Amino acid sequence: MAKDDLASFVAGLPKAELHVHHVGSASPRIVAELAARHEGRSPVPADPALLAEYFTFTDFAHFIEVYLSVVDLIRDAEDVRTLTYGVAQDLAAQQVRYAELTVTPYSSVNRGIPAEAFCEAIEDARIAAEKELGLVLRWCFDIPGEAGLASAEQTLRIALDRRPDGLISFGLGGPEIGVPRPQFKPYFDQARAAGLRSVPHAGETTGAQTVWDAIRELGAERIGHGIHAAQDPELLAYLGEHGIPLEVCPTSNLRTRAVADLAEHPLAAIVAAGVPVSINSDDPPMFGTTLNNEYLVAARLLDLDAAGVAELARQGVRHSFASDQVKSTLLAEIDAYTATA
Ligand SMILES: O=c1[nH]cnc2c1ncn2[C@@H]1O[C@H](CO)[C@@H](O)[C@H]1O
Repeated sequence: MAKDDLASFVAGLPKAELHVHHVGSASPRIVAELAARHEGRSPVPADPALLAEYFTFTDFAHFIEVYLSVVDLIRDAEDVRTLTYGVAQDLAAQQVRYAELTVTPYSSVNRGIPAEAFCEAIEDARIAAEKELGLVLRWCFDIPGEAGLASAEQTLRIALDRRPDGLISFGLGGPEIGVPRPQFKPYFDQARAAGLRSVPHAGETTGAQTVWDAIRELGAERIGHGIHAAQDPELLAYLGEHGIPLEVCPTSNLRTRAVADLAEHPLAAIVAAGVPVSINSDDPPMFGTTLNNEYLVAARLLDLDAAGVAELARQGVRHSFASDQVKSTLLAEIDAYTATA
C-alpha cells in the first residue's frame, strides 16, 4: 500500500485513544482565544500562528513550564466545558470512538474553579460528546507530580468525594526526576480500593527503576510512556508475562526530548520483546501531531502495513478500561472496516 493510501486507511480506521491529556489537547484556536482574554498577563501568544514556536521545547522541564502556562489560561467552568467538548470533536473527527482523557482537577481547583463545577463541566461535555459525536469518553484523574503530596491528597479527595460517572482511573503525571513514585503509594492504594484503575506515568524521562516502582508500589495496570523499560530485559519480560501495556506516544518523546531521534525510539524493541503497547498522542497540538499521525509514525517504526496498523488499533481497544460491550462493538467495527477498506 502506498504511503498516501496508508494515511487514508488510518484516517478512516475506528480507534481508541488511551493516553491523551486534557489541556494538552486544546486546539491552537482555543489556546489562542483563551490567551487573547489574558493578553499582557500571560506568556502564551494570542496568535495561533505563533503557537508552533511557543510549543518548541528545549527539554522536558521546559515542556512542563509551557504546559502549565496554558493550564493557567483556564479560569472558569465554562472554559473547561468549551475545552473538553472541543477535544472530543477533534478526537471524533479522527474516528476515535473511545478515549480515556487524562484530566488534572487539582490544577483547575487550585486556580479557583470549585471541584463540583469542574466535574460538572467535564461531565456535561462527556455526555454531549457521546450523544452528539458517538465518542465514549472516560476520565483518568492524575496527580501533577511536581505539586507534591498535597496535590495527591486533593486529587484523591476530588476523585472519591465527587466521583463523576466518567471517572475510571487514577494517574500520576509531570516530571519524574525528583518525584519518586513510591511516595504516592497511599493515594493509589485508596484510589484502587475504591475501584479506580492505576495508570501512572513512569519511564518517560527516567529509567526502568521508575517503571518497577510504578508496578510494585502503585499497582500500575498500564504504564504511561514506559519507554525506558527497554533498558531492562527483566522488566520487558515482566511486562510481557503480566500483560502490563505501555502507552507509547512517539512524537511526544521526540518533542520533549525524552528520545534524541525517532531512529532511536525503542518502540520496535519493546514490541519485539513481547510487551503489549497502545499508540497514543499525549498532547497532540503541543507536539504538532495527531493520533492518526502517531499511527503512521508507529507504522514506520514497526514496518507495518494496513493489517498491522489495524492490529495496533485492536490492541488499543483491548488494553482500554472500556466495558466489554464497548470493546466488542469497537472491535467489530475495526473488523468491518478492514474487510472493506
Ligand atoms: O508527557 C507528559 N508527561 C507527564 N505529564 C504530562 C505530559 N503531558 C501533559 N502532562 C501534564 O503535565 C501536568 C503537570 O504535571 C499534569 O497536568 C499532566 O497531566
